[in-house]
Amino acid sequence: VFRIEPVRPVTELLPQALAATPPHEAGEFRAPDLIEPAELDPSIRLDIRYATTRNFLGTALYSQPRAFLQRPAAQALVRVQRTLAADGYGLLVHDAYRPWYVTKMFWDATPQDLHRFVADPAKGSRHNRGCAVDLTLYDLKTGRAVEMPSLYDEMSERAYPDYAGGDADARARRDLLRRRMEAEGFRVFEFEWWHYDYRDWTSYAIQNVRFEDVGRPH
Ligand SMILES: C[C@@H](N)C(=O)N[C@H](C)C(=O)O
Ligand SMILES: [Zn+2]
Repeated sequence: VFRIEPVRPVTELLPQALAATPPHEAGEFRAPDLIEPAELDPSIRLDIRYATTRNFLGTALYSQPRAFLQRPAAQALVRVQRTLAADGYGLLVHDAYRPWYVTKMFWDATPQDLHRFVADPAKGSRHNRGCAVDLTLYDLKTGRAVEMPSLYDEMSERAYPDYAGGDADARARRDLLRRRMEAEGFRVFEFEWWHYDYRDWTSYAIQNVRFEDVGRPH
């Protein structure tokens, strides 16, 4: 697990992030329709790191290990899962919809020279819109997560999707994941091989609801 030393303690940052307000966005947005891709296809597996201490801040931030995406993105992910089965792999999801206050916490906790690995809360993350997913592959035969060129959330050049060093097999798996995701309308983030944005992300507004309140009127 990759860890950073938070700039300020998470216990200090969390109440501030919860009290803060997401940026105002003008314009028309589609109504949110967050659903769980793993409910559509239970062979999509979850390892929701931010619901555990096995993440870059070493603190659990979600109360539930769940992954939500806007419906068209969730349906596209199911199509990726079906294609990957022929390659001998399945999808292992680390994160999807993320409430805005968590993005603010990530930004405030991360040193400035590593800010390219976390979204600026002033703009919001595509995770906040329910249109980004962090994921890797698992081997269908062993059920185990595969080796990739870097750890999840590793803040180093090994995380870049075009990183040319390290093990050739790991790079081949990273590139296979990218081809299969791109074929269904996802685009990889320039600094993180595991982060994909769905093409419709501009149609959805930033959300700040916690997992337990997803789908409830607010
Ligand atoms: C924090 C990391 N998993 C991530 O998702 N980074 C991107 C840039 C984001 O915060 O949207
Ligand atoms: Zn991400």
